[in-house]
Amino acid sequence: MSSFQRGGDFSGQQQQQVPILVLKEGTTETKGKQAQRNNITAAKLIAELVKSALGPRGMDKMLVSPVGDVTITDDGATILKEVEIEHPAAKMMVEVAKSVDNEVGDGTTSAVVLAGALIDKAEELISKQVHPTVIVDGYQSAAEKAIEILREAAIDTGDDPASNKEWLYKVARTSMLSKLVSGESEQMAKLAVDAVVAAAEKLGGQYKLDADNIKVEKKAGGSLHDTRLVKGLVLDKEVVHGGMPKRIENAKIVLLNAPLEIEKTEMSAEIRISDPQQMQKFLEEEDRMLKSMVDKIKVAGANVVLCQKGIDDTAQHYLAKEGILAVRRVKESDVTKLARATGARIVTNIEDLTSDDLGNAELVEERKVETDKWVFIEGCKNPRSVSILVRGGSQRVVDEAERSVHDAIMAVKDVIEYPHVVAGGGAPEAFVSAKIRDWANSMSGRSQMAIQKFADAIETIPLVLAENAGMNPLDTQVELRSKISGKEIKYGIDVLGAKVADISRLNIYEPLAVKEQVINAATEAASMILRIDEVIAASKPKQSSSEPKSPQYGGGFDEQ
Ligand SMILES: Nc1ncnc2c1ncn2[C@@H]1O[C@H](COP(=O)(O)OP(=O)(O)O)[C@@H](O)[C@H]1O
Ligand SMILES: [Mg+2]
Repeated sequence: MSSFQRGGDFSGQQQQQVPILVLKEGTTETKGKQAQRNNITAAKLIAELVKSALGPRGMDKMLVSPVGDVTITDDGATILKEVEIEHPAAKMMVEVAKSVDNEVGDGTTSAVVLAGALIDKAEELISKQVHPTVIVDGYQSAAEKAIEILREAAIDTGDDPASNKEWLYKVARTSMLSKLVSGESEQMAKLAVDAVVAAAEKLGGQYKLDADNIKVEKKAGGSLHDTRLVKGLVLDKEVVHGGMPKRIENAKIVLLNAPLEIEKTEMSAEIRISDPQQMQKFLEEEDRMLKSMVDKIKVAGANVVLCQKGIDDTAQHYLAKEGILAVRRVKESDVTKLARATGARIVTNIEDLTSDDLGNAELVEERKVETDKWVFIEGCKNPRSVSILVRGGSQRVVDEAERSVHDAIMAVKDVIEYPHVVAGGGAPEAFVSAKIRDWANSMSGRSQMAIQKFADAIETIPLVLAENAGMNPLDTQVELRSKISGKEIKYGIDVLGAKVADISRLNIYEPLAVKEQVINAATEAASMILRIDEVIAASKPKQSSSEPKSPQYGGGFDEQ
């Protein structure tokens, strides 16, 4: 590393040897081979970190946050989200996981492992003096070819996968098999499919799922078997007043984004009351105002109030007297979902409330969930709003179950939106690897070398799956290569049986969308990292005791 100071030799105006300071003092730069080596090492380390978590026999990681919270997971995105990463190239690997997670929701570990393998293979070429640009070009065209090969070999699940849930179910189950909840994967997969089919919308012959239509709530206690699909929404809040009804059929719902309270003035005002009558009057006035608010609600014809803000005790009393069920401090995100689900308009000024603003649901009911009481809103006007209430023995189990439900929902969404699937277990990667190797043989020159390396890199996926299943990677590679032929994706790793097998017979299927995204994201990240030949790092701001540490040096994901 050297300080970025250069002599003024590029301009005639600089006659003396006065050094020009281009970058701020303290800036460091790393160039050429050194920069490349650092980046490659960092990226490979990240891939190494998540590698052992790939597949149903992947090991879990126990992550401990600075305040001592423990997360146990084998989800690549979650692992990378929890660990703090400093190195810029390593952060780019984290970005891969993030982008795959956002786009298709599954395949995050695979993407990081593939990116790491691509970089690892590129290193071999770089040491043979192949220029990174040549490698990047080779990788890019190999990735395109890989996707073409996959599209040709993928299974078309038909235009209306929702009417034949079999494929969706297989895909959901596969995505869950690799998580803690694998024992309950049958039941959980069915739930995920039912949720997506209920929530998806068919627009112009094309299914679309707005994932916001599915709310996943979790509560520790009971067992995973108690996990339920609710056709509606669940609020983890109780009915605000003991005297209110706990069950309302044919609900007319007000969604209120204003307090049912007398608002305190901004300035501190003082009222001097000299005689008790005045005091009485003052209280009566407050009472009258609250009553008129409740009257407004009554007149509009509502029997349920879901309020984002607080509800004053007196208002609660009047609401109870009118037989209205009310919940206070409902989360903003829930209010938005409720508006969509029930068709209610969010009211910000109670004076404006009319019957047109009300939403509808067949049933609003408070139910006991373990020691809590939650409010269920079912049979909503918009039947596409559904919730999955995840239960499980402990907080850690429900946390991991929630993540796998999320993955399964996303996998099913991928298939209904892009109705193609491929067998799993590394079979598609092994197939692509073989086909690309053949294709490379028809070429010449240096790009051929890069394309061959791509074929080697993508073969890492089945080999890592095999390794995690306790199989010998070398023997597996030989056996796998000998079995691949024909036009169909078949042979891969039967991870649970720890052998090479025809995966299509095991009903392990994955969305083609995930495989495409994994290849694209990994190739992109590897290319980006390989193209870098200079790292210029600004000096970190000096830390004085009054200045908090800049958050940009923390982990890669959005901090929550
Ligand atoms: N029962 C199984 N047998 C073989 N491979 C499986 C099985 N279940 C999942 N897989 C494979 O495991 C890989 C996904 O592992 P996973 O840990 O979920 O990582 P990712 O984050 O990439 O989705 C895929 O290649 C998938 O085909
Ligand atoms: Mg997965």
